[in-house]
Amino acid sequence: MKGVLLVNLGSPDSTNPKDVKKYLDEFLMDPRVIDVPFWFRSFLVRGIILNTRPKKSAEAYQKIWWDEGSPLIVLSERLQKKVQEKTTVPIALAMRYGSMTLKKGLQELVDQGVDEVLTIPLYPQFAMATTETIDVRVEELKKEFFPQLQITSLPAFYNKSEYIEVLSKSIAEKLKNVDYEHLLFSYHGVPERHIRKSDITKSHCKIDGSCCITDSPAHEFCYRHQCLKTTELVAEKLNLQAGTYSSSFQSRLGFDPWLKPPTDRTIERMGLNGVKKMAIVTPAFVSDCLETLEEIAMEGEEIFHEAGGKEFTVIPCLNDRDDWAEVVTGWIDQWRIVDVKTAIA
Ligand SMILES: C=CC1=C(C)c2cc3[nH]c(cc4nc(cc5[nH]c(cc1n2)c(C)c5CCC(=O)O)C(CCC(=O)O)=C4C)c(C)c3C=C
Ligand SMILES: [Fe+2]
Ligand SMILES: [Fe+2]
Repeated sequence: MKGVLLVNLGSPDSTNPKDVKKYLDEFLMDPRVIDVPFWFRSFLVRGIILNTRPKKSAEAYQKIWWDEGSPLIVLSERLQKKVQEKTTVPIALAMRYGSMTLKKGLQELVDQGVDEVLTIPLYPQFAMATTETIDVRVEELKKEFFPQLQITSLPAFYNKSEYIEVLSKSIAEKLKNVDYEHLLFSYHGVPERHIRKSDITKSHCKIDGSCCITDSPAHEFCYRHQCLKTTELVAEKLNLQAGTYSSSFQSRLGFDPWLKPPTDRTIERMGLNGVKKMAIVTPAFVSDCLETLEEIAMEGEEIFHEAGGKEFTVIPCLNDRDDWAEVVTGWIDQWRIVDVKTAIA
């Protein structure tokens, strides 16, 4: 029997700094997130970052936490429920970090009699720190605990027309009655080094003005290309005029060069340059989370106002929108049917 595992990033168990520290330790000690040798990662994470960050992050989580729990988890659960209502295939949900482990998610499916799993990383664009770390961990778990399972992973869906359609619709709906001068597409940032590491050609990604718009097999795994392409496809769909939209990268951590331009500086520049009304969308996130609800909707708005801006409109993530749940169900059905056909043949 077939089953599906939806996978998102995860959150701490609570906003208590102790829980936040435990979660950040697991997250930041992942060699695909902070990709330096173990001794140096331990020194950076356990010797430096975890001394101060948990308190600061816990305060940020406190500002966005819901009665039901972490918005990212609650919204992912709502999506799971909606998709489950639309299909007979068992749908489980797991997180890459935290208590809702991938192992528990796979076990839940196995307990229902599943022997063929489709994992769906809830990230539109591929990144070493997101899709790849899920795929690698699932493979490790299969080897160790679930050798009988046949597992396939859904690739990044940034350029799938049905995804671009719902993302564009969600933007259009929010901006229907909103006057804005500039629409900023803010993606989670990654260190530039991650882009070079994922370059399968080993020579294409220069992270300059042209590599991401020059066709290359490297783009199958190039986060920067996939982000810029998402913006381009949405802009085409919504008929946005050049100069009225742009892309930026948020949430920088550490001192390495990260993808540019940074969202915070971009928002500030908009305000200083006289933009009074801006809108912002965060397509690297399928569910609203700390990075959208606090860093963008709270901090971003404050930066814009301080720089002279007036109206700051934040477009919600796809979350558990009905049309988004339909799209996910469609992908599950395609996977199910293709194999049914093979079985018949
Ligand atoms: C080196 C550090 C980090 C990389 C690389 C990174 C990539 C990355 N992250 C997301 C999605 C999310 N990140 C979230 C929180 C978060 N991210 C980092 C660091 C890196 N992320 C930290 C330290 C944190 C914790 C919060 C903080 O202290 O600032 C979240 C939100 C989780 C939540 O509970 O709401 C998401 C989602 C992507 C998509 C990505 C690469 C493309
Ligand atoms: Fe992150
Ligand atoms: Fe590129």
